[in-house]
Amino acid sequence: MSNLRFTEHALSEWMRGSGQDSDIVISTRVRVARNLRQLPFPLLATNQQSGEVLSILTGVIQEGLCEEGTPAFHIIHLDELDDLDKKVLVEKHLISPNLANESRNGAVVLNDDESISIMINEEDHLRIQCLYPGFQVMEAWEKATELDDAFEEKLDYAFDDKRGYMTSCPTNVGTGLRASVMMHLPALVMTQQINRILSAVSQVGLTVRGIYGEGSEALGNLFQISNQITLGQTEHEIIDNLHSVVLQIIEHEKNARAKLLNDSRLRITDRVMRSYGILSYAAVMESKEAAQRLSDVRLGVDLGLLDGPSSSVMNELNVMTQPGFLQKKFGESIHLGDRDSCRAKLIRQTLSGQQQEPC
Ligand SMILES: Nc1ncnc2c1ncn2[C@@H]1O[C@H](COP(=O)(O)OP(=O)(O)OP(=O)(O)O)[C@@H](O)[C@H]1O
Repeated sequence: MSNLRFTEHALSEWMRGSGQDSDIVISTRVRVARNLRQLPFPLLATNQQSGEVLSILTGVIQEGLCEEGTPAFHIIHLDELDDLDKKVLVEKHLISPNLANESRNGAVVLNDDESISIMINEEDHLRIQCLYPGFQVMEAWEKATELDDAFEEKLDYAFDDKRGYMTSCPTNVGTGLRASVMMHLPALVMTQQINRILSAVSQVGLTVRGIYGEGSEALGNLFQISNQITLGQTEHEIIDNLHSVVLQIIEHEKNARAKLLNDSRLRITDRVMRSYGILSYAAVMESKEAAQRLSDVRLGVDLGLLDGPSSSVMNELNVMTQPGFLQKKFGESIHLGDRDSCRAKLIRQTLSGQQQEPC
């Protein structure tokens, strides 16, 4: 087992549960996709070419991106990591499964607090991601733009006057920008309004994904909402559109929470308390059940029905209860049957503030 510091703890700074509307918007992410003009996209590049991309981009980072205010970056080469560390980085949302499993000469560059994650040789040569707690689309976008500008000063990006930034997948051509929020929407799910809201969202150029991005499930009432379109709109328009739609969804969720409290206070309190009790005492816990019960408890705390764990602890538990992190914590050899009991134990210990012991 390696001792990569970024995989030793489950909680990144940006998961601390602060920031605007952090009871509903867990986190915000902005990423830009860029490519170097003179080299083929990663999928078409030879080993030598993707090696060249890696050395150009890490060279720029090592020289210092800009004179002042450059955060200290840690360059991590994917081929130096074991599979478990890669899995944990995916579970912490710091790299994509694609970079973990399929990249050649792939690397990830992280700053100390893990709010900046730059992927090299993923689907594109360069993917700059900024992750912030709560609802901070503007702030995350400004940071991503600052880094993008600093790279662009030193690199010749593949850019077409008519189409904008050229990317490996046509869905990213243009701005190469994806801005997203991870939203906790339990009241819209319980009041059965979620499908109507999500289908309205998809009609205004946004897309809804699960907790681990494209192709993943929306576990624990967590929905990732991001812009679908990158071409034909300016960055400002994309950010403004996401911002205003998310404000409306926040309002709908708040109204649904107020309605639940008003119409079914006892039922909802019972549900929250039961979930808290089960999480506190269960001996076996599957990941789906953990996600759902953690969602109930998070809602209970937000509604003032329970004086329970902080959202920072809830966010930590969301990562801690993933398979990779469990293996990291309790040893790679724990097999499937033991995993559910280790998960239950880890939740029990965390909720009661006990020291975490071996499984
Ligand atoms: N707001 C967010 N908060 C935390 N993590 C996020 C957020 N948005 C996306 N992620 C994480 O980023 C990773 C990539 O997500 P996704 O596949 O949607 O991104 P993408 O960069 O648009 O990829 P692609 O261009 O390949 O579709 C996933 O692990 C996802 O959970």
